[in-house]
Amino acid sequence: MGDRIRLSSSLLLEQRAWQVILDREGLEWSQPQPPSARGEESFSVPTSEIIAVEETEIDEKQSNRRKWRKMSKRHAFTVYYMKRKRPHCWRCKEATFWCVDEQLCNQWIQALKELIDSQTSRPKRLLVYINPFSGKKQGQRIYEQKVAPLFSLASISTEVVVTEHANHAKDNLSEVNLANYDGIVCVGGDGMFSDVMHGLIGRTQKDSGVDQNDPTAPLVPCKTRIGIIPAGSTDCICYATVGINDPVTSALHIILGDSQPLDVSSVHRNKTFLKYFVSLLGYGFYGDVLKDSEEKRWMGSVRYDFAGFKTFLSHHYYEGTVSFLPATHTMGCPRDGRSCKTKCRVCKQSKRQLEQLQKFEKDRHGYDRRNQWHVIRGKFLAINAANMSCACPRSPKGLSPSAHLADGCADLILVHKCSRFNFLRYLIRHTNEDDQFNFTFVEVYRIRKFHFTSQQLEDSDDIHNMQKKHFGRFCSDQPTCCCTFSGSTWNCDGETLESPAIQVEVHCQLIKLFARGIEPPSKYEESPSMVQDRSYVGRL
Ligand SMILES: CCCCCCCCCCCCC/C=C/[C@@H](O)[C@H](COP(=O)(O)O)NC(=O)CCCCC
Ligand SMILES: Nc1ncnc2c1ncn2[C@@H]1O[C@H](COP(=O)(O)OP(=O)(O)O)[C@@H](O)[C@H]1O
Ligand SMILES: [Ca+2]
Repeated sequence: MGDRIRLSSSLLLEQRAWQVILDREGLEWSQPQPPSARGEESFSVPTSEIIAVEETEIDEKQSNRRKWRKMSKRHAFTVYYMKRKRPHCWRCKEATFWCVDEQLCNQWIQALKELIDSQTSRPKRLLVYINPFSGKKQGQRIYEQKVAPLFSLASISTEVVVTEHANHAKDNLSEVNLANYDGIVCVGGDGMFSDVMHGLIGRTQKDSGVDQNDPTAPLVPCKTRIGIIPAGSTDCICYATVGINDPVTSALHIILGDSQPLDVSSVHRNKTFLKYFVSLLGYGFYGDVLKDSEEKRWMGSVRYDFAGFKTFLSHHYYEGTVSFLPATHTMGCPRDGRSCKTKCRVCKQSKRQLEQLQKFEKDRHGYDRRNQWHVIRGKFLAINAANMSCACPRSPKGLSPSAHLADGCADLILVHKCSRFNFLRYLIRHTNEDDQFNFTFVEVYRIRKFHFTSQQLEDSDDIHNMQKKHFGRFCSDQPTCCCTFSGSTWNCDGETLESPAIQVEVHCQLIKLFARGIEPPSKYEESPSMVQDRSYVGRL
């Protein structure tokens, strides 16, 4: 459709005549002479929200309707578009327009197809990984019944891999030709996302000759976007980047070609790469809950409630040293109440500022060397590093409600040893609106890097160093050696990670998701009388 072309026709929709207009901005239809009792009715769908157009077959029942009786032949086309049903929850709606002129009908279909094709950020070919054992084991059914029909409607071709074991997606991604796909979709929970993300980041670094074991190596951002169809137990990554864990909504974000950059943090132990995470890295409470819940997988998502209760009663605390590099490049802070929203300005400015500071100092470590490390020794019930809010159905605001998706920072939350009662008060604040950082035993910092060493390792290092000095090499020389520490486990995006010492660094906007972050409430503020049929009002 050329820039000049603008279609404007009188077409029938639900047996009423409408003036329908199509231009680069989108599609609108309004009543030429609005019935006074109803008030003016007009509807508008922006181009970016049109999903598909199809020629519509007219069945006998429809053709016998009174309005059509006089006409010799009828033609129709159906436009599919995204509609906001309630906050963050999207649905695919359709409107079928009728006309008598076949040529006019074809002209409309052609123009709409061209308009949809002009949306270059939309994927055409997707590689889909389904974990059949995620959550309530409904991944395959959810994909086949709710997602695949939408992909097919949007003319997206797919290659589907149903995983057969843990790390299947990760291993597979190390050999597939990524150039064949416009995106990767994972159907499952946070653990499944983690598998896909490790496969994609690992592959990108390998192709670029970057050694992931080198904690100082600058990582290469991944070009391929990842889509998440939530079918897991917590679905935190989906919830915190879309605002809801709903498979249809996520499928529509993928179809419409949304793009949300995301920070990824790397976890190393000395010169050994351990894992990446995008949501929570938690030691103490959340690590122990995860470890205990893994033995209860058969229970489904209720395993987290049982393990949570048990871990709460055990009230273990862990001694160690946390050191961190505060983030100085961002204007945000963990308690400013400025939560991350679609097209977040804090994220944009933070990325720009970080790049400038790193350029000024020649490399990112030069910039980091200018800043002062903070050291805190203590007894902790929980050490949580939140790369994003970590909102999920259990905790709708998340563990750090003002954390940002793409600002190059994580929020480091230190929960010091306190009474069971106080810890319960703290946990309850994960589920309500109250400030969860307003406790004397909780500290929170916005950081770029942090290190943790458990007390046991520090003690044993002292002994080993002494022994080494006198007797030679010991196993503490091996970065992955854990000996028999009675420390906690790390909960790393829902995957367990055992390491008594780690070094963490946030990598600003390393990956991209088919998402757009949390849409502000204004998107849904429509008068209730018009909500039932109106998709998007504003241009009329
Ligand atoms: C008495 C009130 C207790 C309130 C507890 C509130 C729990 C808030 C949970 C927030 C967790 C957010 C971090 C996300 C972790 C997920 O990655 C992980 C794995 O998810 P999945 O692969 O989909 O299974 N989930 C957990 O670790 C569950 C933690 C639940 C703790 C009770
Ligand atoms: N076919 C499979 N069999 C067993 N484990 C698998 C399979 N496919 C993926 N996994 C692993 O299952 C783990 C949990 O998956 P996830 O989708 O997060 O489910 P849940 O949300 O229920 O924890 C992930 O670590 C993933 O690697
Ligand atoms: Ca962040």
